[in-house]
Amino acid sequence: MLKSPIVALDFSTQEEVIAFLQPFDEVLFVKVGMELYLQEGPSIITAIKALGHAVFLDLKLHDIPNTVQSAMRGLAKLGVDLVNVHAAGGQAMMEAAMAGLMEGTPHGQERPKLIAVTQLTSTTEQQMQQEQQIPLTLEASVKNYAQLAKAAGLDGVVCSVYEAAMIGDSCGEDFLRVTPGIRLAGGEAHDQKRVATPDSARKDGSTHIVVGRAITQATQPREAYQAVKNLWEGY
Ligand SMILES: O=C(O)c1cc(=O)[nH]c(=O)n1[C@@H]1O[C@H](COP(=O)(O)O)[C@@H](O)[C@H]1O
Repeated sequence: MLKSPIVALDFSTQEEVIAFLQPFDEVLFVKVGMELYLQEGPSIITAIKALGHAVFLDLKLHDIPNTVQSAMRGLAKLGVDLVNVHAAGGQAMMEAAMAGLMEGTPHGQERPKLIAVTQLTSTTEQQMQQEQQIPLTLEASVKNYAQLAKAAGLDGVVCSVYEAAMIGDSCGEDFLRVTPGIRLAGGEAHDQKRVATPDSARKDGSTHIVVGRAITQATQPREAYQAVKNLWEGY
């Protein structure tokens, strides 16, 4: 899977996406989330793939196993590189998601990688304990979800940079640690709580970073992308 920063295309129309991608002359790894997918539908994936970019379809599925399995069977046909579910759906749901992906992947094509969201990067330990009533440290909760995902046969998890190294130790170095909540030093955190810079992500165990507003809302998005990429790659 491409190692370059995953750019979150949090736009609502295909026109905005095409305008954003237009100045880039390299292959990108982009993320299509619920804002874009729920408004444009599967045709947005076809349009982005036609430009040659790799796609993470981030729909964070979380439902009963049968429903998630059927949904994944359909999504597997889109030819995306990476999809996700919420680990809070449980091990049986994650196993069903993987089964659906295997059933739906067309013969001769590679199965999309499947990862599970642990604790959202917009969540603090205090919120988790008080609102979700989970009587653990945030790190212990993330570790529990990561181990469930591993037991279910998934390829990795979404977590913050702060838990990435611990998950590498506990689930293996080849287990993906995809980390959003990435900001350039001094950048606005917005609604994110567990934020880190691209260079700390590289040093602290992330296998992939997800970057949205620090690039998409920059006055010069292509330059912002290059700055993130250089820090991530250690230049
Ligand atoms: O699954 C995700 O991609 C995700 C999980 C998570 O815990 N936190 C998180 O921010 N994300 C996504 O990553 C992106 C982060 O966007 P920015 O905060 O603008 O960089 C958004 O598209 C979120 O939907």
